[in-house]
Amino acid sequence: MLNILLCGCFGKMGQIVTEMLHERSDLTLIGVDVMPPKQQPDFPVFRSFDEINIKSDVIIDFSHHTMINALLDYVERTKIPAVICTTGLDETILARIREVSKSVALLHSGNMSLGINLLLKLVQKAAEVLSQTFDVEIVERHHNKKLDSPSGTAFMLANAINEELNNSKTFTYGRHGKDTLRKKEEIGIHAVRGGTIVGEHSVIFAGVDEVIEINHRATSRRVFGTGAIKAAEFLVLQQPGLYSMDDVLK
Ligand SMILES: NC(=O)C1=CN([C@@H]2O[C@H](COP(=O)(O)OP(=O)(O)OC[C@H]3O[C@@H](n4cnc5c(N)ncnc54)[C@H](OP(=O)(O)O)[C@@H]3O)[C@@H](O)[C@H]2O)C=CC1
Ligand SMILES: O=C(O)C1=N[C@H](C(=O)O)C[C@H](O)C1
Repeated sequence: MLNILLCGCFGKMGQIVTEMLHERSDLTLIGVDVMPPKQQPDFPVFRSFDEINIKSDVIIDFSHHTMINALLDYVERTKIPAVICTTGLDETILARIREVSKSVALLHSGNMSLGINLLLKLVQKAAEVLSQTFDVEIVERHHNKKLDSPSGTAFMLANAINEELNNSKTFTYGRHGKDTLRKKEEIGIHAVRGGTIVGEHSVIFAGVDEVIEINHRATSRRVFGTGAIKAAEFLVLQQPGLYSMDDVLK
């Protein structure tokens, strides 16, 4: 039996993960969220990490970038492993995640789906073969309630391609103007926001007279929930360190 602390339990992803945890008799749940509940939940919920008085085995976080420092304080204090799915994290927080992972098992991924984690490998292969002559552009589409842009997944894809190309690329976010000629070393990253789109990512390799486009479309938030729960079950068995979804899915 694993007791999971769900951070951001009343958010869109928090509600999905709650539903999924309720479907499992071997997993129990406590929650933490700044949002007051609309109705009394059937699991214990705390308004801050300082108030938590029940021990959990592992944390799943789908919250907000401003929550992550408090989460890491709690993790450092309790040594409870954490799966951090929140996106929009700046370099300072990412550096702190790396530091804290020296003493406790952490996993941070901007996308918990199996498909995107395969896509990361496919775009690296495409970049290796095509980079000299093809321009790379990434387009991501999400619902109109998403706070951060570009998406965490778009950054992961751009970083994976750049890593394959010895970090020779710079990122250009959107484009407008009258004399803005595209530079060879750019990776263009474009964010579309509208309606209830769950999450779509296209990586475009555009060459002379031919285009390769690799797409991923999430049609339900449950793919992220499934990945997060799988990651939590994996992480609880690991030594301190920083893990990725690739480690989980191996
Ligand atoms: N890695 C992955 O696969 C995925 C990652 N995500 C990421 O997870 C995060 C949550 O997504 P989603 O559930 O859609 O978002 P929501 O806004 O629906 O939920 C976020 C929850 O966190 C709470 N929260 C805690 N602290 C804060 C704060 N300081 N400011 C704002 N909210 C706070 C919110 O409360 P309140 O509303 O009261 O502010 C809300 O209950 C995002 O960063 C998103 O990009 C989402 C899907 C998949
Ligand atoms: O906020 C979302 O909804 C999502 N966020 C993640 C991201 O920023 O990449 C993953 C997914 O696409 C949904």
